[in-house]
Amino acid sequence: MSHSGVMQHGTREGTSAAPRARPIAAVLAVKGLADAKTRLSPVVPADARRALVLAMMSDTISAARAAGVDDIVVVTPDPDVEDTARRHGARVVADAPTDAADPTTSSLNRALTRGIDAAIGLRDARIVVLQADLPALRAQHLSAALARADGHRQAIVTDRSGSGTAMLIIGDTTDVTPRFGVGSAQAHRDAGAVDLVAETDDLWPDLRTDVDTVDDLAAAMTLGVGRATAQVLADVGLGSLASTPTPHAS
Ligand SMILES: Nc1nc2c(ncn2[C@@H]2O[C@H](COP(=O)(O)OP(=O)(O)OP(=O)(O)O)[C@@H](O)[C@H]2O)c(=O)[nH]1
Ligand SMILES: C=C(OP(=O)(O)O)C(=O)O
Repeated sequence: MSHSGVMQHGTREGTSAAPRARPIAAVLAVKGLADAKTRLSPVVPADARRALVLAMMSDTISAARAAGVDDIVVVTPDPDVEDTARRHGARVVADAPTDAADPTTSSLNRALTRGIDAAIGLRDARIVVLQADLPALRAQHLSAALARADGHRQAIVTDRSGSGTAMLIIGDTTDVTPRFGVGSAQAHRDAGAVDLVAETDDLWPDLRTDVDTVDDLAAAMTLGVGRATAQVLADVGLGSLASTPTPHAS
């Protein structure tokens, strides 16, 4: 981490791409920017929220790349998200048309299912469904989580509240159903996913800090966010949301 608290993904933090037996594909979903991150509206104005969503996705993708993820699929209905994702070398899949909607499945899970279907095209890949708003994600921690999930049919990393899911790692692609939404950690455990946080009490806070609320944003800034996110926050004068960033041990 630099003295400014901005992480140098894949540089000083190192690229942690250990050789793996199976390729890994990451799937991220980002909804239309006009409706994004409304819970941040008390501190981030609308235009900056759009830029922040793009920046957090960029930092998440950069960390995933530096962790050695082989293929990245972004599912979105939004042309600006699509442009940014493509610039980062991701493949882009459109959300399901609304007239094809299955009313029993949320639009997020429908979008993720389309991304997972696209990712399965990579031969024998494991799949990690990543929240797209993990701006403090560190490559070596993601790599370690993927290694720890190896051999499990499904595994999850819960979010910092413990009730949501920051990432779902699918090892056995005969069951690829995503169960994101309120209470998703329990839904994933009920479906047989191993909870990696429950197995390890010191599990990597950056993996768990998806940013939905102002509190989450402050927590991510304290951990140290990636370059793109730091730039947007600096542009809107939000550096003071967090206390002095504290580098944590790798
Ligand atoms: N592609 C796609 N992504 C979605 C959809 N719904 C939610 N997401 C993404 O899933 C994540 C969680 O979504 P939400 O909590 O509903 O929305 P948010 O933008 O994070 O925040 P709020 O507006 O504050 O609720 C975000 O990364 C969203 O962009 C969807 O229908 N399609
Ligand atoms: C969708 C989820 O999270 P959030 O809406 O909080 O981003 C989840 O944790 O399953």
